[in-house]
Amino acid sequence: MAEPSTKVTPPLKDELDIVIPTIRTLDFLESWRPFFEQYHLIIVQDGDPSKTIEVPEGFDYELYNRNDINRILGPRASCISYKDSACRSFAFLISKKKYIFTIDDDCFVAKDPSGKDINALQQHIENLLTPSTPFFFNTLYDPYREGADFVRGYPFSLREGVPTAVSHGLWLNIPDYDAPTQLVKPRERNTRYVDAVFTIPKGTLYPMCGMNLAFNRELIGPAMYFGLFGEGQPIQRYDDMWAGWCSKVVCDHLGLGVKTGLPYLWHSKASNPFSNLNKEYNGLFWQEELIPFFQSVVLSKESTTPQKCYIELSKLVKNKLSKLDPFFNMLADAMVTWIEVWEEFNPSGENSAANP
Ligand SMILES: O=c1ccn([C@@H]2O[C@H](COP(=O)(O)OP(=O)(O)O[C@H]3O[C@@H](CO)[C@H](O)[C@H]3O)[C@@H](O)[C@H]2O)c(=O)[nH]1
Ligand SMILES: [Mn+2]
Repeated sequence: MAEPSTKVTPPLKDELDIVIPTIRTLDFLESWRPFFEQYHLIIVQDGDPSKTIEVPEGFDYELYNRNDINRILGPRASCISYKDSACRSFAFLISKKKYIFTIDDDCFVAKDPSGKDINALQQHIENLLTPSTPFFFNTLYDPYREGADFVRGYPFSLREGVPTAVSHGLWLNIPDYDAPTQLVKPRERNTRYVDAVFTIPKGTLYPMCGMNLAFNRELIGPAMYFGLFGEGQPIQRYDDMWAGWCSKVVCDHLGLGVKTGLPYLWHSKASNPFSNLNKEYNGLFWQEELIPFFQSVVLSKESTTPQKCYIELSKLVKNKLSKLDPFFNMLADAMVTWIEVWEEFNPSGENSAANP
């Protein structure tokens, strides 16, 4: 008789896809094997499609290169970035699962202060399955964690919280700094492990990093488009930032929560600060215009789904940001194309926020 499996079925095993954009190698997966090998991976191979990317044995995966994206999306593949981590949007689009965890290929398992390996995926799942508190700040941080609760003075009418749409994890070792900061502080390493999970308050934007990120596709998937920031664009490496600003405005409008803090992972590779400066250059001063724009956005009450919010947002981008640079005109169009393909691959009749 077969030995009973000693493996414990991880939570959401059949409801979550792990998305990895890569233009390098997938050797990092060995570090995650105990935590990932029971989940389905969607790997988006960026760069030269004729290159063969080796996937370590034992993982259940789909792998798509640029030829696949072009074949599957046809002319609308134009909305998927080339030569930027934003290519991961393709996996968000075609996944059939309720949850996504996306991780970069230079991220490894970190250890907590006790020396124990951190199961980042498990912590993201906990973050997503427990409510958020965007309307009133709890000073003891996440009240739903073991050993914490709402503090005195916290309104009972708000203690039920709201559904969590996004879980934003952090990084030990190489922090996600922009190029100027990387250049000024080339040897700085993040060694500080803060044992906390926060809800980002309603009305507050944040710099979302795509390195260690999870979200509920049904609640916010349509607004998690990483935009068009790859080769040939006047701005790169703002893909995750763009998705973070758009999705936070939509979450605030729909009454959904965004959490940041635990889990940590170990970020090992600092990308080249000089090429990053070149890629980020326009973003460094455009963001001084973009952030006030997103802070001023008020979506209409008719926008009751993330798709409708995103279309309304794309019109505001076209009307208000095109004067900053014609790039935003094209980005607004790409946002519309994204929703078109999203609707095609995720008809609103099934598993969508339109039908919670
Ligand atoms: O053209 C490309 C470049 C990169 N990738 C893959 O994307 C991720 C992140 O790349 P990298 O580790 O080089 O970038 P970082 O500066 O460390 O990461 C921050 O910048 C964001 C990229 O815009 C990233 O999300 C942030 O964490 C890796 O998996 C690369 O293989 C790519 O697919 N195509
Ligand atoms: Mn990296």
